Amino acid sequence: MNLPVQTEGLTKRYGDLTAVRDLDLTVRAGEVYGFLGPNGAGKTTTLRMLLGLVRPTAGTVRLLGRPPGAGQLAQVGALIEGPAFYPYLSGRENLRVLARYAGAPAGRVPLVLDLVDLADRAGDRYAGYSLGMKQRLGVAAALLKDPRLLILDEPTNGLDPAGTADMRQLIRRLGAAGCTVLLSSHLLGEVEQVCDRVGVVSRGRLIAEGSVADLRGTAVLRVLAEPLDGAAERARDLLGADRVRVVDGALELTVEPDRAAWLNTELVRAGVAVRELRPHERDLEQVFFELIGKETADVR
Ligand SMILES: Nc1ncnc2c1ncn2[C@@H]1O[C@H](COP(=O)(O)OP(=O)(O)OP(=O)(O)O)[C@@H](O)[C@H]1O
Repeated sequence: MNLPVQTEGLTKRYGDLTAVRDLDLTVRAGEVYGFLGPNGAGKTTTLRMLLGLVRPTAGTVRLLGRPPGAGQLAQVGALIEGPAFYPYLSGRENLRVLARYAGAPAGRVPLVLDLVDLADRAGDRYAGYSLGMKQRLGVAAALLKDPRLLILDEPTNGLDPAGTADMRQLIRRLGAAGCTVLLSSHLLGEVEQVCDRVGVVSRGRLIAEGSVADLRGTAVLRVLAEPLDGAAERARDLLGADRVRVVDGALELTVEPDRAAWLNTELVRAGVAVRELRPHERDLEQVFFELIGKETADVR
């Protein structure tokens, strides 16, 4: 099977600065992949190399199984930096112009307008669109060629909360429809909510990769119970001492959440009153900070 994106040892140097270092990136068919990192981490440079807009200093790129030549790029839709549209043409007219340039059938225009939820406003001038609508029209333009891979560079950058929510919804819809999406972001919440897998990049290096759950690490169950000592003792018997911690008057148990019912029954059997038992997820933001180090404190 041809992977939509596969890079090996991808590197870009600008003089003394290494913007991207020895990057091995893999995006699988049908997934929404979040390329997450703070400002300046090398995300845009990487996406530009994928699209053949920047020449790598070293390493290789394969798009849909081949080096990024014209044939491959025809199957890739991209939104990198602000899209360029004619302000006095409507959204629909702009897309018609672009479809002609791209050799896409005019019949795609209403389809993509529908996909990005702009059908109602398609006749309005582009100049009057909100920033969120402009970004969604940019995604519509990237979808004109019915691409096998969609690359979006910080698609919610600068959007207000409503615009951000619309864009997230759109990306989720595209993912659910089986579109492969590679999305860069410096926002944890964004990748957490829309991505199947995440690659964390810091100072040009891929420092972690996996599902959001993988990155968070093992699940923890937080239990409020009385007496706490008795509960802790029974939990140690059941799970082993290294999986049981007492934190702020509660038990924190390193155990998969689907064993919660079993654990509850066992604690009650041992004469413990269980008041609350719920999964306690590690805060991804904390994980992210641990990964990238404190010096990149501009990440939110
Ligand atoms: N054409 C260039 N010439 C010199 N340095 C560059 C060039 N393009 C990018 N850089 C530098 O490479 C590093 C990575 O930049 P890049 O834009 O890829 O990061 P990013 O993760 O996309 O961040 P941002 O979200 O701020 O765009 C930065 O230090 C940037 O200043």
